[in-house]
Amino acid sequence: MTSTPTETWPAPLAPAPIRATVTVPGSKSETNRALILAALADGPSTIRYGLDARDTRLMREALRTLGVKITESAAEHAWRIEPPETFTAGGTIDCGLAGTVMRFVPPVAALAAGEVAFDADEQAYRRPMDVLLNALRDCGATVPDDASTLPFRLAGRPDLPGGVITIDASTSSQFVSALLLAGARFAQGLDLRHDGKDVPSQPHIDMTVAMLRERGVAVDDSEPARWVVSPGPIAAVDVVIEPDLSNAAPFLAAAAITGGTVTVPNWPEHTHQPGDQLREILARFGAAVGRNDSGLTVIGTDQIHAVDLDLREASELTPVIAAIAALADGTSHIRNVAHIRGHETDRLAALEAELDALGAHVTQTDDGLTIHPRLLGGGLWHCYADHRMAHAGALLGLVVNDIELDDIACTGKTMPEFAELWQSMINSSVVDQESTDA
Ligand SMILES: O=C(O)C1=C[C@@H](OP(=O)(O)O)[C@@H](O)[C@H](O)C1
Ligand SMILES: C=C(OP(=O)(O)O)C(=O)O
Repeated sequence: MTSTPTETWPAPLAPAPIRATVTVPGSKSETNRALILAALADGPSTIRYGLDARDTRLMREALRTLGVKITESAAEHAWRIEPPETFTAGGTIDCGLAGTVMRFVPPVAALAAGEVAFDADEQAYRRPMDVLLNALRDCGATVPDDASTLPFRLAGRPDLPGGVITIDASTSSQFVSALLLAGARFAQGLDLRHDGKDVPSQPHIDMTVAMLRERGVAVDDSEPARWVVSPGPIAAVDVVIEPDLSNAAPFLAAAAITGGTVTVPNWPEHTHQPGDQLREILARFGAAVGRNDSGLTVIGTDQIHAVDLDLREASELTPVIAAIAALADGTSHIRNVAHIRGHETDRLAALEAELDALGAHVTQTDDGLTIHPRLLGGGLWHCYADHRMAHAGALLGLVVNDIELDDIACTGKTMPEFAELWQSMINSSVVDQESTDA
């Protein structure tokens, strides 16, 4: 179940400051939550402009394996989701490398009358799962004693008790989201407590709570590190998915590092996506950032400033942020992201290795990176099957000669059209430059 890297991809240089408008596809996090909630809902739901990428395809396949009917209309950009009476046991779910599939689907499978198997890309076998599997045992599912990572099997029951559960979610907020998403369907609901170091990615938990409330579920999150979900129905809804703001990062950063201008249309005024923090982060690097009815626009300046950033809430931005920092006017620090050692790859190790190989001097700290910029040169940029490592390599390739990526296809995890969008962004900058010169 592991994808094979394709031939290397020469990252295109920016022939001029990047000037483009780039429409990014739907949010992975919102799409996969909407799919899970539709599968658990009290009737048929519609999801519009959902992300069509590997992670969300795996989610749709997983739900189909559990008996959910999903009808896709590409022309209308709409998926209709019809939940089954009872979830189907007996199947095998492929999680790929998708955190949202490996964490959000098991609590749904725990409501099936029988056993469900979970497998994944081999690279996913090292992603943390133990916290969730223990929690599901505590909720009343049968999970073999030796199961602590992928692959595993669990046996559920439609009347899964749920109740008071304590977890340590410091290695991933997805454990909290996973349990909350299904909690209303547990017989006793869910009283989830976190006991441990801080939970990362709070905006993703806020997104989960907001999406539950939009569907009529009562969630009390008034106490720190505790979430109480009342048992009851999850209303079927018709929703439109926001653009993926984290996937906008490399495009907006392209403006910041080339002194250009990039606009991403449909940037929501209010959102729970952590990618919204790009507004503040890119401003800290020295870019001018503004949102209006046309979208979010970033205008680069002549100099990238060094930064000292706590990325705990938006840790999925780390690879692109680290790449920008490697071009800054001094030493930068990225803090509070120790848990990204358990993301698609060990992102701290990967960033240290790849940025060092281009000539930067990067050191890992306990919880982040220290990045000393140096004159960068070309070379082979390893992506480690990680879409965001690929975004970081492509970004540096705009301003550093001869960078090649070993696996551009891994961007298909959340944005199959990445290479095409990247090239059109560059092409539109050339056209713009020619019309300015004429
Ligand atoms: O719930 C979600 O949709 C996500 C939560 C975060 O996970 P972690 O808390 O493990 O960082 C984030 O990094 C991931 O890309 C998506
Ligand atoms: C951590 C990420 O993904 P996943 O949903 O697989 O955890 C990510 O997209 O940066």
